[in-house]
Amino acid sequence: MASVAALRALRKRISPSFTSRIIASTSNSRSISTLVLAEHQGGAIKPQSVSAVKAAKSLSNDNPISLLLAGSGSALHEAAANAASCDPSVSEVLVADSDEFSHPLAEPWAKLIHLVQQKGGYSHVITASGSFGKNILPRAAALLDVSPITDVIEISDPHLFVRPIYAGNALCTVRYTGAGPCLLTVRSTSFPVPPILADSKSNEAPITQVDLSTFGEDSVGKSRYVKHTSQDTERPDLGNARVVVSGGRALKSAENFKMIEKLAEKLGAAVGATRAAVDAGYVPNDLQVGQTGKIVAPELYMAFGVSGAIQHLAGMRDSKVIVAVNKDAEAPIFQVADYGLVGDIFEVIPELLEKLPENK
Ligand SMILES: Cc1cc2nc3c(=O)[nH]c(=O)nc-3n(C[C@H](O)[C@H](O)[C@H](O)COP(=O)(O)OP(=O)(O)OC[C@H]3O[C@@H](n4cnc5c(N)ncnc54)[C@H](O)[C@@H]3O)c2cc1C
Repeated sequence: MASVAALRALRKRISPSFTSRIIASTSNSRSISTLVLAEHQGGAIKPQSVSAVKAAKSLSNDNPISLLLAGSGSALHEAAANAASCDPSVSEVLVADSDEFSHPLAEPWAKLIHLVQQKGGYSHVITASGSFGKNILPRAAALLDVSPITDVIEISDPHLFVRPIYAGNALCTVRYTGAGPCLLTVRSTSFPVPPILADSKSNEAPITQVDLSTFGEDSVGKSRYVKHTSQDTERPDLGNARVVVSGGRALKSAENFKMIEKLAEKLGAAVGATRAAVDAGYVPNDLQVGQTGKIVAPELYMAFGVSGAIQHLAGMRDSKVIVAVNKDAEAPIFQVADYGLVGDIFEVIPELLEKLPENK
């Protein structure tokens, strides 16, 4: 069984020959200033937005970073206070308080980025590469008439970025040659940050209200907020969990998938799934890991009855330790697994549930 280290070494060997370079004569001497579009929930900035700040820091040593938060009500202002001390390199927090931003509809948010970028003249606009950022940033890029660069995993210089292509099998180095601001979505797994300490009060950045007097009322466009449904769960967020327990088609039913959920509960882990499991209706699609799902890189990724299709690996191959259980010794998941067990999940999972202590 190939170890994950061997696979990563292989990827490193393969990547340079696949690396495509789009080079043009652009000077890097333009002054750098960055606007980070932040997500917030429950009065706090989300960890993936702190990762976006970390990415912004790697653009240049001399880079004023403005964090933009939008929403309405007291939770927004709590989040702004939290954001002001999330990282000493944040120089200001901009707050856009309006009912227009009560829900993450892409049109008004894209328009907000356009407005704030035009006022502040930022050279870069960064947000985390999740469904929120990927929905909004390309529209903001269209309004600004620039081309966004998505899924950045490495920043070599202010205009040179690395991003995965072909489901993570090759890395593409992109030089940004546009005249306007450079808009990036960054993978938070590539810019990890320690958890924010609740009492961290060091270096509080000033908080400024965004002037929305010129914002207009026609910003909602063609989409309309209908409702928000989410799993009512105490489990950690899949994108940021330390441990992820994933199940595949082999679980056979939503009822059986509860074994995965029980195991996750015992381990204090998030639940993940393959697209096959999602398509079969065992779990909702926000649990899908992979190329068209979430990208995760936890300390421990446990895959039960997952074949290891390339599109699934694209979402979890950077996990620190990968454990796989599959009854087929030839399953591709074993090529990336650090620990593999050839066995039947309907025997292995109940045994694990029995032997693991509660609430580990
Ligand atoms: C454009 C595109 C995007 C895609 N994006 C994603 C994505 O984001 N995420 C994703 O996951 N997939 C994605 N897919 C689908 C992907 O190609 C695979 O079809 C999918 O990952 C397979 O899921 P699976 O491993 O659960 O199922 P299968 O491939 O059917 O594998 C099931 C595995 O379970 C094992 N097994 C069966 N019974 C048992 C048992 N009792 N005990 C132990 N092992 C058992 C089998 O040996 C097998 O290896 C995408 C495909 C396309 C074309």
